[in-house]
Amino acid sequence: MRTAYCVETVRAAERELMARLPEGALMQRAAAGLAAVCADVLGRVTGARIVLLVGSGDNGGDALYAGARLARRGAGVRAVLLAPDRAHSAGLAALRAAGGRVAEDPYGALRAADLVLDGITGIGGHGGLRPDAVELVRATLGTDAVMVAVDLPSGVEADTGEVRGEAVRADVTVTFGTYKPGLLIDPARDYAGAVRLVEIGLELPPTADAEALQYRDVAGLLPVPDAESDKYRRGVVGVVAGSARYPGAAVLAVAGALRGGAGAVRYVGPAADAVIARFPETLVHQGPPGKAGRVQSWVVGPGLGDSGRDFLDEVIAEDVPVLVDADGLRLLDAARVRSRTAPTLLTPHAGEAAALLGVAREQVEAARLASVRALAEKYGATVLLKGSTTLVVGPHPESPVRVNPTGTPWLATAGSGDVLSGLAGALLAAGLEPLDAASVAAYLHGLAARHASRGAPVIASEVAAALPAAWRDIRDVLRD
Ligand SMILES: NC(=O)C1=CN([C@@H]2O[C@H](COP(=O)(O)OP(=O)(O)OC[C@H]3O[C@@H](n4cnc5c(N)ncnc54)[C@H](O)[C@@H]3O)[C@@H](O)[C@H]2O)[C@@H](O)CC1
Ligand SMILES: [K+]
Repeated sequence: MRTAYCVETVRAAERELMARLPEGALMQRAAAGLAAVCADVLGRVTGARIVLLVGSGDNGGDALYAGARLARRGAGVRAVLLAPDRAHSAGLAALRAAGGRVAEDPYGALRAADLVLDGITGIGGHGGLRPDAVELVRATLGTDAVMVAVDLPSGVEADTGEVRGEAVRADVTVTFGTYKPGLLIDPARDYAGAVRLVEIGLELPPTADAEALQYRDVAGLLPVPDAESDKYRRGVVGVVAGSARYPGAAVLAVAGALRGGAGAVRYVGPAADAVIARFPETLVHQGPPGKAGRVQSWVVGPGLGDSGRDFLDEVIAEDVPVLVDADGLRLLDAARVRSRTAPTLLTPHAGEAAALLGVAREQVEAARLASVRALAEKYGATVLLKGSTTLVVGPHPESPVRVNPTGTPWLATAGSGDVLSGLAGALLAAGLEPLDAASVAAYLHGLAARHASRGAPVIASEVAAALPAAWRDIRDVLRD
């Protein structure tokens, strides 16, 4: 599991560690790791032209000490001090002692730089870059310089991934002690480039603020049948989806559920002919969901249209996990969801989330973490917010946010959400907790899309068809 912690927790762990170490030792660890990554990026340090953008806090201190290390190895290092009277004085002295200098012509130095170290702000920064910093950062655009952010790209919000105003666009971010949520969550994640973690010995609490499943975690969560399994042990999924207008949504949701390892899929709705034609293994039912036979989870909503309200109400009243997507979300009553005893999983994209929260879509996209938490609280449900980084949170305020690392922009295609809902429904039916079912589904879905796409456009039915390949990929790690 890749874990990220909020600033408050990082600061507490730093204080605790600093109390046990000689003064400045922690910053030296950070600077040593930072300098090593810079050397790696540069290939050859001797003769390299390095510019440090130095803010008024310890983030600038890290940059100065790393600059000193690189200067000792033969790099030409120039520091641009954003607030000369408040720059880290010991760091500046170290830089000077190593042969580095304060830049007399900052813009000239930036134009000639091979590498720029962004030490303007780290976890102490708020509210985007200030105008003087914006101007400097802009001067690096259009040059060949590699931008390496210290701890975080300056200007992004560490705890939320929001970007209020301008921020540094880094090629590499060297972060200390732990990832910060903003390095996993868009839009900030997109500013960070490749992230390198430098261990500095922080002791952090067992529960992270944000986490991203890795191959091995997903492998451990995937339900795999054993010799005793029957269809009910594997999980039977009920799918209420599709309409005369959107029969394809039903087909795709069923495809996701079947490829998600369901023991059986029951389909209820007006698109039974289309579903059977594509997947003869589906158990179709004409009547209401309550009469469809035993299921261990329901998926309701994809392509349902407005006429599905009765079916939705019936499903919501069932005492099994229910996933609500697409049209189902529009028809959903928050109080009824809150009163359910079995888990509910909602899977909106940003537009649907915005409608449920009564805000503009842009607001959801700019504040994805706050939005997904607000929805989870409003509905007392687990919520998966689809998008550039898919986020999942449980209904409890202290639930960590799961960030899906496998997404690809090729997934932004009609019907891919229907596949995801069927897939997550199958994992719910197999007995996974909603947070796991949703985050494993997002992981597999992203991986399947990458398999199917390989850099070219992909359609939703191909994503479903590529799920077994993604599944095999993940199970392969258990053989290592
Ligand atoms: N505390 C520690 O033990 C360690 C801290 N480390 C470094 O220290 C950083 C945190 O240092 P600080 O707490 O001093 O905070 P920062 O250096 O991140 O930023 C705080 C300073 O930036 C200014 N500032 C805030 N927002 C700004 C904005 N939008 N534009 C321009 N200036 C702005 C503030 O006035 C303040 O002076 C970490 O990110 C990390 O880089 C590392 O050296 C590891 C050890
Ligand atoms: K920074």
